[in-house]
Amino acid sequence: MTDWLTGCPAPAKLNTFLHVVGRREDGYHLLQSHFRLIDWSDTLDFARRDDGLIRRTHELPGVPESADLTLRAARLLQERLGTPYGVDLTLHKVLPAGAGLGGGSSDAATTLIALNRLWNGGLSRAQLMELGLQLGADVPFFLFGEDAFVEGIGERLTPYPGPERWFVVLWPGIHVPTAQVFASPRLTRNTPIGTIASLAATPLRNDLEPVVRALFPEVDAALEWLARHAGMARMSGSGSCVFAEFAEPSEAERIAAQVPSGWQAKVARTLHRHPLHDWL
Ligand SMILES: C[C@](O)(CO)[C@H](O)COP(=O)(O)OP(=O)(O)OC[C@H]1O[C@@H](n2ccc(N)nc2=O)[C@H](O)[C@@H]1O
Ligand SMILES: Nc1ncnc2c1ncn2[C@@H]1O[C@H](COP(=O)(O)OP(=O)(O)OP(=O)(O)O)[C@@H](O)[C@H]1O
Repeated sequence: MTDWLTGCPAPAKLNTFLHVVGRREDGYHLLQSHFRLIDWSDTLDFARRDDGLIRRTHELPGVPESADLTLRAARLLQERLGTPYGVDLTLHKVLPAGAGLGGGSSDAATTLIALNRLWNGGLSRAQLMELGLQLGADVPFFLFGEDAFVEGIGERLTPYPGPERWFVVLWPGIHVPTAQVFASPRLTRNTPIGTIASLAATPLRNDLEPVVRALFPEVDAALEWLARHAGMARMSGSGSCVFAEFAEPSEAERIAAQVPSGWQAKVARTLHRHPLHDWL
């Protein structure tokens, strides 16, 4: 049994569309969405400890240890397994947080996958997905590990592979609090439920976009800039990142090179599978 794992990737996702189709009793919203994995990632290192302690060696601005999704994921798995092992973990943060890319959820998913291996946990993909849902609505998707049609609050997943694409992902430099967006009285929550086939024939839309545009002028400006230069633009998740989609990398690079200074642009490509897919 190996006692450390380094350079474990935690890739971001984009929502090519996102419909809000209802609300549960507990306030969580029912969604229909196409989630795609992209090759823009955080990375994590893990070193097993024999004394049961779970420690981080990184700092995350604004995120205390008690809220850090990597530590929360490690504690949850430790408890579930009843293992005597602990871990020193290090997150190399690259993805902007609160940006609709699911970075924190992906960090949590990678922690569960890596520690299940490092601690010889033996949990299946389905068991980890159930555990991951306790940490966040996006975590099960990253454990699923491939493009998916996502329903419920994020726990009902059907494989939905999309074509190879390149995206210009534009981060307007702000963090959007997901809960505030879902709590908005402006949010429409009654988009008709579709099937994969019917939705494939429907124009792509993110129902959270009008709410975020109204609350955050930076997101509105980024969408407007990208629509003008790329011919299309949509927001991912609850923002703040917006993106345009291309069939060719050269076109994406051309648009990314024109992005005004002050905004960060990244050209990212679709991933066929999560890089750690075969660890489960
Ligand atoms: C909108 C998406 O980004 C789409 O990918 C996700 O569904 C959000 O997932 P997430 O960031 O992992 O969200 P969580 O950490 O589980 O929830 C943050 C807050 O957003 C709201 N929330 C989230 C997901 C959802 N389906 N309905 C909600 O109403 C809840 O108020 C919740 O307290
Ligand atoms: N390891 C982590 N990385 C990033 N954020 C974390 C982490 N742990 C806790 N958080 C908290 O979670 C919040 C949401 O982070 P995350 O990057 O998942 O948001 P997001 O990209 O907007 O997700 P979504 O696509 O689900 O809306 C952050 O604002 C931060 O306070």
